[in-house]
Parts: sequence; structure tokens; C-alpha cells
Amino acid sequence: TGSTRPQRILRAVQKNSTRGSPCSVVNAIDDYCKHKEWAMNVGDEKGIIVDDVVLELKPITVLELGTYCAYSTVRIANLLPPEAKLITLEFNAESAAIAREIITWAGLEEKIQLIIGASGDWIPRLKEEFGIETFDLVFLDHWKDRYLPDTKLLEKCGLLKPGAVLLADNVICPGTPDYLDYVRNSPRYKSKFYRSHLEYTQEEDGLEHSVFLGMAGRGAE
Ligand SMILES: O=C(NC/C=C/[C@H]1O[C@@H](n2cnc3cncnc32)[C@H](O)[C@@H]1O)c1cc([N+](=O)[O-])cc(O)c1O
Ligand SMILES: [Mg+2]
Repeated sequence: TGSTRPQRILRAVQKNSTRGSPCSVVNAIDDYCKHKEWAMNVGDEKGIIVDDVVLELKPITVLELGTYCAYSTVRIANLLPPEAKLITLEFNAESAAIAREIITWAGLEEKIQLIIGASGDWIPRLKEEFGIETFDLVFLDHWKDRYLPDTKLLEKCGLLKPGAVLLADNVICPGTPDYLDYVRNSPRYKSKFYRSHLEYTQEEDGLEHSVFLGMAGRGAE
């Protein structure tokens, strides 16, 4: 039986990057996916926008929904302050196994907690099981029809405090229309769109950056 795409990405990382160097891991994945085989990483162009958001926000607690091969996991964790922690949820066991290898290769296992399971099941358990109060940053990059239900679940579970940022990938391609409609029209969020391109292509895409204002929302300001 042949290898899977995540296995080929791991091999490219082990072949073309340096252990303990997150930057070289990120570059090796981008090189592989740009020149050999496309994969659904946030990629280098949108990745720069993610970097800027993380460096500006300096989040201490980060939640990522949809680890896949841990490209964005490594990219974000590499920029976090020393005491910060990133929790990433992935329900596909094969992807999670590859992601864990890539996280370890990058030397970031202390900063990253990879949980194998579905966001809908795990979000309600994070306070209890991981002593999380609230998240400063949530990176949404999982199934696009889960962005809205999981955002409402985060609100319901009290996991967002005013000032928390939701950063959502693929709001144009493949698109997340119900999520966009919600964050752009709810008084609970101040939302802005960062125009970019679908990873490793010229297709239109972008990231939506939404600041949580609180459950009451402040109405129209
Ligand atoms: O479909 C896309 N992403 C879905 C990502 C899915 C990944 O998140 C996990 N997951 C899903 N719901 C989950 C719930 N809980 C945990 N893991 C979950 C899946 O097991 C998969 O590893 C996508 C597609 C394109 N594209 O051009 O087609 C481009 C992109 O950048 C994309 O992100
Ligand atoms: Mg994506």
C-alpha cells in the first residue's frame, strides 16, 4: 500500500529540515507543497498574516481547530511567549500521529498539547480537563461547516473573554458563509477581513479576524 499525503509531508520534513528548528520545518513543508504536492496548510502567504496577528496579540493560551499536519501549529507555537500554551484538536488519528511527529521534530512538544478528538466533543471539556480559563486566540482551520457551531460552543462554554481573537482560514475558498455572516453581523464581534490567496495558488482566499466583545455585545457603537 502506498504512503499517505501526511506521511509524504513528514518525510519531506525529516529530509529537508533541521530538528529543533521550527522555521526550517515550516519552510520544508511549504517547499514540498509548492513544488511537489499541494496540501491544505495555511501556507506561506496567509502564514505571514497569521504571524503578524500572533506577534501583535502575544497570546498566552491558543486553541487550534484542525491540526492536519501541524504546519500552522508549529508556525504559531514558534512565535508564542515562553509561558504560552497551544492546544490543537484533530480527530483523524493518522493525521494526528504525523502531526505529533512533526511537532516533536520541531522541538515544540512542551508548548503544544495535541488532543485526538472532535472539537464538538472536546471544547466543553477543556476548562475541566486542562484548567483553561479562556483562550486569547482561536485559529479555525477545520471542516468549514464546523466554524460556526464551534464558535457558538466556545461562547456557551465561557472560553472567550472580551479581546479574544478568532482567526479563521478559508473564509473565501472553500468558504464559510454562515460563519462570516455571524461574526460580521453579531454585536459580539468586531470583524475584519485579510485578503490573500489560497495556499500555493493564485485563487482568492483570506482570513477573517474577529475580536470578541463580550456576550452582551456593545450593540452599535
Ligand atoms: O477542508 C479544508 N480544511 C479542513 C481541515 C480538516 C482537518 O481538520 C480535522 N478536523 C475537521 N473537523 C474537525 C473537528 N475536530 C477535530 N478535527 C477536525 C480533519 O481531520 C482534518 O485533519 C481546507 C480545504 C482547502 N481547499 O482548498 O480545499 C484549503 C484549506 O486551507 C483547508 O483548510
Ligand atoms: Mg485552511
